[in-house]
Amino acid sequence: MPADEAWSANSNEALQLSLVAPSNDGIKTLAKFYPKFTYPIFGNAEEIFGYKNLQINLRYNATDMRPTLSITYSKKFTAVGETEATDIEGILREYLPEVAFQKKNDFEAAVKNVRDDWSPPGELLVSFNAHSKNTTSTYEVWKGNLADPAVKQVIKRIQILAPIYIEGGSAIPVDEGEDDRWTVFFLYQKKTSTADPTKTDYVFAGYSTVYRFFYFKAPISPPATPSVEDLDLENPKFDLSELPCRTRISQFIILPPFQGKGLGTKFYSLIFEEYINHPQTVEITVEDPNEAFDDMRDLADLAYLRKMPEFRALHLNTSIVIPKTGPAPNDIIDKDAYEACRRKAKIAPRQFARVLEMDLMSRLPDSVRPDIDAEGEEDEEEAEGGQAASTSNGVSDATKREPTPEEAHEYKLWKLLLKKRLFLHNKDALGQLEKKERPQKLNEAVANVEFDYSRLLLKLEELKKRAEAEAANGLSDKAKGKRKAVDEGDVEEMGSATKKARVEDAEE
Ligand SMILES: CC(=O)SCCNC(=O)CCNC(=O)[C@H](O)C(C)(C)COP(=O)(O)OP(=O)(O)OC[C@H]1O[C@@H](n2cnc3c(N)ncnc32)[C@H](O)[C@@H]1OP(=O)(O)O
Repeated sequence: MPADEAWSANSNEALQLSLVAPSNDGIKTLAKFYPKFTYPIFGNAEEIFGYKNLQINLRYNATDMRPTLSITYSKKFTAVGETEATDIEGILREYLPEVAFQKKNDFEAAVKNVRDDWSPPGELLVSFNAHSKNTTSTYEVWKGNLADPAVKQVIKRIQILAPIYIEGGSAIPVDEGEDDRWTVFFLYQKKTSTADPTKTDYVFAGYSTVYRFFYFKAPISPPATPSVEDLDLENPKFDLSELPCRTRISQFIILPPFQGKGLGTKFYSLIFEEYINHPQTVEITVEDPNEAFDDMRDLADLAYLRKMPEFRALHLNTSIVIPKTGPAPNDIIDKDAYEACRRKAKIAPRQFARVLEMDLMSRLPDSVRPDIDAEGEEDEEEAEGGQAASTSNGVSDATKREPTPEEAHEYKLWKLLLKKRLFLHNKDALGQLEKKERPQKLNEAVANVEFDYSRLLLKLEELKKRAEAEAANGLSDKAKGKRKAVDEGDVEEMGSATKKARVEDAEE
């Protein structure tokens, strides 16, 4: 082993996070977990030099997320010239608040002394039950504003979670004059205290930050020279938060011990619902969603939209004759009905188009509908160059019956709708290709999207079945009355998967 390797530790393994709570005999650990990546903190190699048996423990009080840092090792490298051990504490000071560096005893005293009536910051938005592995747990979503000192304190304590769990994630700006434009949602598990069964314990499970942009709509014909009155607010005490806005989900994290239980989906749906009911919000968008988030959101949005009669009424206009040459028709879907539904759903244009395409694809006749089997495998014969029915998309079943001309026409229309959007979305990239290469690239993109939609629709079916099985086992959600989508959504709420084919760039 090279000498410097013996002194190097993998920072993803050396840094351990945990949630702790008071117990009858001191402090107990509720859960331990590791970062997804640490390169934003310790550098691209994700290595820490200069220690043997290094352990960096970042313990959080599970209620108020007060952190404490402890760094232990059996040996530290003695500096030789400019080569010295990494200054771990110095590096982490950039990401953690001062309180994390206080003495262990102070932390433990603080954990034990949290008020009996402590509750998460902000106001309670909703409480719901979630089922996993035959157990039912209660969760609460709390909503607050970053300008509230209690909300701000928790945010400052957990800012390190963004760079270690979100690719390219960073802390949100705090105390920079914009605090009131940030809304924070906290997800907490609520359970009976083991130390004292008459009390309730809260355990932090995740959070999301949401930013409010002013929604600027250029006037149709602005005055050539604005008068002074045009520039003055009529009422200087006018509340800016009353202006129309675009609401953007910025950070969204479910802590690892709580992942894969459907909580992300539920939390997202609750936040979404909150802004559907927020009159000032014109559109709900997401900042740089990753693939896992995209999947979760696609399926949650689809479940939500399928409950809207206006969405269900949107359909392919099969009476259209597809021209042999020239641009694709503009009215494959009724444009006015489409836009009215999109605006009502407050979903950004590209996301709405994708979810609608997915739904329309699920409505195609069996003979032409692209699909994959439960293992996500494309048909073998097809993969080897065989032709299945008339779909030729790489995901269809070779055993499908021959489509009727009407069915083939419907599928062609659906593909045209998709192609048109992909063409506009990828116009610049396509423009850089030779003209003759463009149709092939576009067809490849269509096949990839078909595969992706098939995968998501299959996942939706699996989640429905799982929820139905749970309901049949008598574990259906009992948290009635708070929010319809949560109660009904158990059947339709769903989760994420690793994307196999993402052909389009993120737009938001
Ligand atoms: C805007 C942004 O911040 S983008 C960045 C998003 N955040 C991150 O990537 C941070 C790290 N990751 C996370 O925080 C989480 O993993 C998230 C937010 C991506 C997803 O949250 P989760 O709570 O794990 O989502 P959820 O449980 O709803 O779905 C995940 C999986 O659980 C499965 N699942 C869904 N419901 C249930 C259920 N009731 N029981 C068991 N499993 C379920 C889903 O099928 C999915 O499985 P898959 O991975 O095989 O597709």
